[in-house]
Amino acid sequence: MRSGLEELLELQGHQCLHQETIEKPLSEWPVPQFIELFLPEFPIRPIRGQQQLKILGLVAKGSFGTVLKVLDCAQKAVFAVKVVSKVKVLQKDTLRQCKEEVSIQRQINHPFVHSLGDTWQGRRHLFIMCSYCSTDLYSLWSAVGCFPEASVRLFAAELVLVLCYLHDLAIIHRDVKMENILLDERGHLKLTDFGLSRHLPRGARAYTICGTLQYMAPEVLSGGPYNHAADWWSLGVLLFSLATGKFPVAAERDHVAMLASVTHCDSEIPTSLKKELSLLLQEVRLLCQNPLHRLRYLHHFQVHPFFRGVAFDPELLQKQPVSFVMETQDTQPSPLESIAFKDFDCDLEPFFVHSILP
Ligand SMILES: Nc1ncnc2c1ncn2[C@@H]1O[C@H](COP(=O)(O)OP(=O)(O)OP(=O)(O)O)[C@@H](O)[C@H]1O
Repeated sequence: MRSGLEELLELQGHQCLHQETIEKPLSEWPVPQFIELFLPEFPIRPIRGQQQLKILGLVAKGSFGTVLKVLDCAQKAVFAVKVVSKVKVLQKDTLRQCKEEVSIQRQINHPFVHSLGDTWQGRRHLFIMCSYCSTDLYSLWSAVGCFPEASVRLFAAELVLVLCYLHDLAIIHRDVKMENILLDERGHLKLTDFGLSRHLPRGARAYTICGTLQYMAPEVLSGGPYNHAADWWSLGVLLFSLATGKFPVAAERDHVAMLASVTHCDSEIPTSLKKELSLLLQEVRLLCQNPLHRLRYLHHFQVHPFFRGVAFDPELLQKQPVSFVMETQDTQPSPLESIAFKDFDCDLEPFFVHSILP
């Protein structure tokens, strides 16, 4: 019997953009392997349903796929759609991870987590659609450098709530970083990209070396065992960078070199930082080599001097203005000409040679 990957490669080779192929219904019986493999997380959808989407531009190319800004003509609303090649998923052996990403995101409902809208599959691609956010924390940080302390505090409190929520659901994120934190129209954060997340019950351990080098905890870099405390290290790196304008440890070429740097280099906290914030970051708090000594429960943060006066309540936090974020937000619709989709499942590369959105 042919594998789903063989079926897909054949489809790619012979039937590229033939109209006939595109219009053939996907719901034929028996369902081909290259479709069945991705069910039920990625249901099949009539082509007509996809035609109401128009591409407004390319947002980013990540390691797993291409993120597009699209206009849903029926809803008259703008969304982001992540388009992932099925061949790449099977070649990289990430099918389980890909399905887990969707099932985890479906389980989550939190004001500071980017919620999943719709998912579906075409013959060659998987599609993950969600609301569009015009900026992310990394772009903002690159533009402004250090953040004001009040903003670091607010973002920290929002992220503490998100991580406690995820860990209570036995989910470890494993890729907390600025690029994966989108900002909504009012400047509050939305954690996204659950591509490396997994269910990890309390007390269980993980061993896979994954994440983004500069944010990876020493126990992750060394191949485990590690647990949810690894996410708190990543938060420490993120807050350090927001507050000081630089990473605590410079990036290295691979995880072995990164581990050596993280273990031997004491990241100096600039004296310009207020004492309470230094206390939160330094050795015995978030950026602490021993995961057992890291802050990791909500009550640890509630009583920490840096958070004095902060209500750890999503609704109250959302009411706080984040004016400096608002000033940099792109509120205007993209001036790029939209590209109407005859078929959303085609090869997207040629459309986007020069069109990454600013
Ligand atoms: N809903 C959205 N609105 C706007 N931008 C988004 C949205 N979702 C993702 N992006 C942008 O696209 C980038 C890549 O998305 P995502 O992280 O989901 O893909 P990935 O392939 O897993 O990427 P990576 O390899 O960087 O982890 C994000 O860093 C973010 O800048």
